[in-house]
Amino acid sequence: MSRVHADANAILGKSWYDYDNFRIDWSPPDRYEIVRRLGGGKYSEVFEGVDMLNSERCVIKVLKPVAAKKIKREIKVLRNLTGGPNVIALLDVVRDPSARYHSLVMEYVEAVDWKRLFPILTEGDIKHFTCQLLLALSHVHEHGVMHRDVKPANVMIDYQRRQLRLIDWGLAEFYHPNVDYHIRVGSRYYKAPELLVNYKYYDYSLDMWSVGCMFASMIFRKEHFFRGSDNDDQLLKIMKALGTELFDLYLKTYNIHFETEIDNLLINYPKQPWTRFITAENRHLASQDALDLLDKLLRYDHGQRLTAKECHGELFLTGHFGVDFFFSSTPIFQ
Ligand SMILES: Brc1nc2nc[nH]c2c(Br)c1Br
Repeated sequence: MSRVHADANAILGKSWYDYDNFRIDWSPPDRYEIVRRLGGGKYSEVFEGVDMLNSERCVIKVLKPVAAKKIKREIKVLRNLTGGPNVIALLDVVRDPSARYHSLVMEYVEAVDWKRLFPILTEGDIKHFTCQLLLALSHVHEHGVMHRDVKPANVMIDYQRRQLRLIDWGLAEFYHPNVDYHIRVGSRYYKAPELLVNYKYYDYSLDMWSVGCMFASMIFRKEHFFRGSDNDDQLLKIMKALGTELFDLYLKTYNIHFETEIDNLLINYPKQPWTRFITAENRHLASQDALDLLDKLLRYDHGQRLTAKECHGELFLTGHFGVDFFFSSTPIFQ
């Protein structure tokens, strides 16, 4: 059971988390015009659009029929969380007359591609944007929702405006104690150990592993910190860093039966000190404070990982902040 917010949905009530029984008032699509394609995935195509009523830019996420059964969940989560800090705002839900296509209209973000962003981030940037991501996740977790797909592609960063938005709530789910959840969620490089050993009773801390992977990527200047070629190799990459001893302890703590034919997963690996990943290129970013914080996120045992709130508190209060500390939207200065 989650160490925090285990009863969030019980307190917020059925009208908050019951996404099956709620009616959606679809708007007609005429108000919006598609400008260009931004991207796409298994479940949707994403476009930049314009709202012709106010000439504002927007993003139109057209859901593919295969995603039909989960539309209600994504809309319910977005409706509940819109307005939360650094959560992408849902502006409208539209359906064409034939009711063949359902689309979500969201606020537009002038996002910079992660591939170009992670090599230029300064220490101040890393603190600022990680704080913004943690503000989003502490709000979301407090309100009973796990994102379940935190990764750079779902964190829109407008570097000029120093704004961050957490997007793509298509895999998000409401957390209830002692419920077993699907383990085929998330994106490989950011999958937490509990998903890789088929432990289904996970919670909000799933997202905190992914935050750890992103934080490691930023401070060590490595696009994806654990880069496995498949789910088994993903676990192997993690074991080569965190060691086998703590992995075995993790399995025992939660009575997880993990069988594998992969010989490499049966070898004993020592835990590597985080200083092992420091290079001449990232030395100026991988401070001892940063390594200490990383060590509290990348834990096999999800119950031991910092919560978003705890992590934000530590990051906000550690050491000096870059110049932007005094001008950013940090709470004290809001
Ligand atoms: Br939502 C959303 N999804 C996107 N996919 C690619 N770029 C995107 C932006 Br910008 C937003 Br906002």
